[in-house]
Amino acid sequence: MSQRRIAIVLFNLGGPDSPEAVRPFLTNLFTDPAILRVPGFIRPFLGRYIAWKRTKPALENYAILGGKSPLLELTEGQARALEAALAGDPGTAFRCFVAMRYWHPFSDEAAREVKAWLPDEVLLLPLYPQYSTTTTGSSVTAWDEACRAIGFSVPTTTLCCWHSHPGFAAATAALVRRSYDAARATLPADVPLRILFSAHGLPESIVKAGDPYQWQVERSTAAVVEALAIDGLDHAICYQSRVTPEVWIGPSTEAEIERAAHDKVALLVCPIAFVSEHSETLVELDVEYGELAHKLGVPGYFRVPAQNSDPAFIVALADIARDALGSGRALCSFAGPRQCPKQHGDCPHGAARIAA
Ligand SMILES: C=CC1=C(C)c2cc3[nH]c(cc4nc(cc5[nH]c(cc1n2)c(C)c5CCC(=O)O)C(CCC(=O)O)=C4C)c(C)c3C=C
Ligand SMILES: [Fe+2]
Ligand SMILES: [Fe+2]
Repeated sequence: MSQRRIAIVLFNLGGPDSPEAVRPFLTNLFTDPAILRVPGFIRPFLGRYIAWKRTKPALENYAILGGKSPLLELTEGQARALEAALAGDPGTAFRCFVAMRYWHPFSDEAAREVKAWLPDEVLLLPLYPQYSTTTTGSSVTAWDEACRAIGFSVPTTTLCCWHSHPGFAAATAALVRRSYDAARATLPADVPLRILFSAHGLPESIVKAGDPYQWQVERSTAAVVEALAIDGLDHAICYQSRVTPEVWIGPSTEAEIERAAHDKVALLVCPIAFVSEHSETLVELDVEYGELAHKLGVPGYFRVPAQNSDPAFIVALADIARDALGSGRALCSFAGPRQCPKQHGDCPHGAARIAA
């Protein structure tokens, strides 16, 4: 019996693999029209200028990590673990590929590899639980262009988001629970503990233009809090990593750290929009915000690790992949025009899952 060959393409942002790569990586990021929303003729100049300005602080951050981002290695680990979780179906052969948006392997490299594997079908699976035009939307555009350039076309399902998937919520809640219990065990009984769900921020103008990301971050948090089932849990959502001078969505993670100092509560920070460790968890959350919390006298500062290849998370990702493939294109996956139905305002995937 011949097997159906399904290629799963994991999208992530990518990160520099050496200090020399930092500036071109940042240039790729800031000249992306999904990120820098200015008229086309200004973008190459302004994007290069912002990348140049950002290079020094970014180099300092990556120096703490040995001069490079760990994101590719961790994403490759997730790809291999997901393949193992999906193996064993006699009728289907799955193979996972990685396509990064701003550094190698780019979509065109991944598309060539996928084409050479001769799949019958492709599933585009973003490693972003929440949809944003700046992340998943941009990756889908780059993938489409790469496939067009090499004349590659097979039936493709594009999953837009899985912000409230019960497996994702349960796996994340289990990680939170472990860190929560460990933090509680080291804190004096009279020191309260608050969980901060910290997500990457976005310029407010992008959300006002209809990006569903903030709404989906709120849904993810609600799903994890529900799965945690801790009575009277003190928690808040906040946004980190602001890198441009415009107004970004808030409250910022820094503002929440100041509030915790004022309220004399310890903090457990849980990344809610990243499923891998990288500079924004290992440097920004652990080092920069850890130092801020210490300086302001927050009585305890702890962090939930990102999912990486956590077994329960990989099982959830395998379920998400099967659900998306099994539903044709009905489950919050794109059909035809590369846009989630209803502008994600009430994304059917998250809504159906929450109601279930
Ligand atoms: C306007 C700028 C940016 C927007 C909007 C943005 C959205 C966004 N990004 C992620 C996830 C990641 N971002 C990462 C790095 C990174 N992001 C920006 C800027 C914007 N991101 C910059 C300048 C950088 C480089 C690092 C730095 O200079 O501080 C990464 C990877 C980092 C690594 O270490 O590999 C991820 C992952 C999300 C989820 C998101 C919006 C929803
Ligand atoms: Fe980012
Ligand atoms: Fe959606």
